[in-house]
Amino acid sequence: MSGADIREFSRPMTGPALVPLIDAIEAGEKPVVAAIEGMALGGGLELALGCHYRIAHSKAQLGLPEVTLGLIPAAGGTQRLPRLIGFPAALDMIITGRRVSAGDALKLGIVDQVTERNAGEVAVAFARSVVDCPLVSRRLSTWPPLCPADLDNILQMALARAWQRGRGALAPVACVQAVQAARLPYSQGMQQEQKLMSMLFASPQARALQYCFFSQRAVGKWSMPNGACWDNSTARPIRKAAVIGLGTMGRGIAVCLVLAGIPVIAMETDEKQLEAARRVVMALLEKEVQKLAVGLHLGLIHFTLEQRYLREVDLVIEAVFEDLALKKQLFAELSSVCHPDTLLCTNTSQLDVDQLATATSRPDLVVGMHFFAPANKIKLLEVVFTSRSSPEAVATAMQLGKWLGKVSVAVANCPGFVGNRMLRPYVEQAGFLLEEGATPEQVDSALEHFGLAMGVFRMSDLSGLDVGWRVRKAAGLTGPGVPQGQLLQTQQGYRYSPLADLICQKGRLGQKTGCGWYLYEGPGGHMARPDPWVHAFLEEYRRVHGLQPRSIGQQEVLERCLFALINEGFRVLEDRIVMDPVALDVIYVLGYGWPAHTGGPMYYAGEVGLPRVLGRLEYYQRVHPDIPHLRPSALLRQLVAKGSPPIHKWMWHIEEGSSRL
Ligand SMILES: CCCCCCCCCCCCC[C@H](O)CC(=O)SCCNC(=O)CCNC(=O)[C@H](O)C(C)(C)COP(=O)(O)OP(=O)(O)OC[C@H]1O[C@@H](n2cnc3c(N)ncnc32)[C@H](O)[C@@H]1OP(=O)(O)O
Repeated sequence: MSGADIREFSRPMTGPALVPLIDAIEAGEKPVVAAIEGMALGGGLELALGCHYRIAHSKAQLGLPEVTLGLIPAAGGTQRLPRLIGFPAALDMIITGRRVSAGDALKLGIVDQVTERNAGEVAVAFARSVVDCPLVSRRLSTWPPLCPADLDNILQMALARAWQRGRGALAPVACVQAVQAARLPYSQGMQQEQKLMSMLFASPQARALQYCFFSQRAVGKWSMPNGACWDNSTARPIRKAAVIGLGTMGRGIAVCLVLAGIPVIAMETDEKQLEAARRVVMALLEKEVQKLAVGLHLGLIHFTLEQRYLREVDLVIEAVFEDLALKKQLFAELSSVCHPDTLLCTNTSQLDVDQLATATSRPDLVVGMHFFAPANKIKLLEVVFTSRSSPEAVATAMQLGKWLGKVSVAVANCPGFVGNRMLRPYVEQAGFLLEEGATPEQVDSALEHFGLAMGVFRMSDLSGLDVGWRVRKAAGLTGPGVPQGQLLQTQQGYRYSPLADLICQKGRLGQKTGCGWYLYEGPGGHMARPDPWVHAFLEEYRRVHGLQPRSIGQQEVLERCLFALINEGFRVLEDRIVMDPVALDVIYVLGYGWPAHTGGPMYYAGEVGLPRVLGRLEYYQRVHPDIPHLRPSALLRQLVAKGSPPIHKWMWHIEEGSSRL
């Protein structure tokens, strides 16, 4: 039971109400034993908590994930669970929405028995054995709350955690408030649970989170402009894979594959690098084995310097240095080394996948598999198809992503694909805001207050400032021989801020060098502190360029950065890089820390109102005519002209033939 039917939340509910049903089961005189196989989630677990006993199959999973939908468990879950397992454990499960295994549920006291056999049969036998036992002590709602002496403190800490984790989300806080009410007699606690649920149920945040739930499933139903889609394309089995290049990304990808039970050839060209990678990968895997308490076959991974092992793999993921010539050479070599049917995938984050495909003997079997760092943690995978990728290759990469526990989004090849393409105007605006008078911490604080996991400058410091520097050099925007502009810098006819290049030239590459836009404890440090050097540097820069600093409010930071990103999202749609705006929202929520309770950038634009987004972009474009990314996209204009239709109708308004594919 995966709980209430989420689709029913946006239409009139039918059938018996769950709360009286569960109360009636619990109050009954006949013992009721819940047999749990597969999932008992949300209302499913709440129903089980209303039963007198619970037997779970060893592979079952239990949880109250309502918080991820912007809700609280509202069929007694917030009242029965703390009575059963105590406040701290119940708070943890309800605020995080995490699932627990049957084994952990037994340890926590949620279930009475775990079985390897058919849970239904075991439950029937169990019911027979308890048929004469009194039920009075089995009704959780009648149990007095297990209030430890330091309960106030526990609740306060949970509230603080809910605020911090939620980044503006209401549901985690409401979860704590509902659990807090379990101190009261059951009927009063239930009143509080219902009150909080009613408040959340109709909230925009719950709607946005439920949109995210369905979007993350909808992107699995991918399609390509040539008509190939999830429904008519068959994925190949991947019996063995190879990862080439064991830097940070390659190591993370290798860990993902092993955790999914896929044998891996992990290849490097340098002995020292290979040994360093072996140490890190094995340590990561051993940590996972301990955490998951599962038997993982660590022999699934074979580290090597020799290409001959690549003959036996079904798929290669290349994760070498971001250099087009190097990657092309590698792809040409792979064509002759690997079996002719082997899929060749690249983890490039911005190089042209079509160009890589032409370097091989099998362009139809080349796709991008763009993982996000840390690859073993971030749930997003961009699967990049070229004009020549076969449906089978796309289906295989999409299926592999799912097998690795990722949400895979199929996107067409274009510079930066989707995520990094939309990021560029966002980062660019942040740089202009510094020129105009803001500090990195002012910009970041506005963005983090909005709910982003990390502001733009903290994020850049984490990724390494040299990454973007290399891209800008390759694009001819900076570097030796590129003419420097005057006053405000201009490159290729448009406004260009060289601030990030200047910072890099000083050797400030972010966390890894101990300083970037912020100052850290030392190289590799994580604690960002505002840096007086950066402030002085910005002041001097403005002075030299004759820029009068002005005070920049939170609203301007958000509108300039977020609306520029959204505007590029509309251009991505116009170019039909993806089939649907939900793909952009999934990419941003899962890959870039965009707050899920706003639905994602495109959904958020709809909530703010497309006329407002358009109006503000027009305003900023008038003020900054030299910034093309502030020029509203044709699609945005068209949608507003058509009366701002809902997001699922946006694609209807794209003119045929606008695709660049
Ligand atoms: C103003 C008036 C106020 C009135 C107040 C109203 C009070 C109402 C009282 C209600 C009582 C509350 C009851 C309870 O507390 C609330 C809930 O239970 S909320 C639901 C909680 N459950 C979940 O969040 C589970 C969600 N599902 C999952 O996590 C996963 O789907 C899964 C179950 C782990 C399975 O995962 P997979 O095997 O990977 O499969 P998919 O995820 O791809 O799913 C397959 C398919 O099923 C659809 N689906 C799954 N769960 C639900 C669901 N709960 N409701 C609807 N649909 C569901 C999913 O979308 C997929 O569909 P497809 O994409 O294939 O069409």
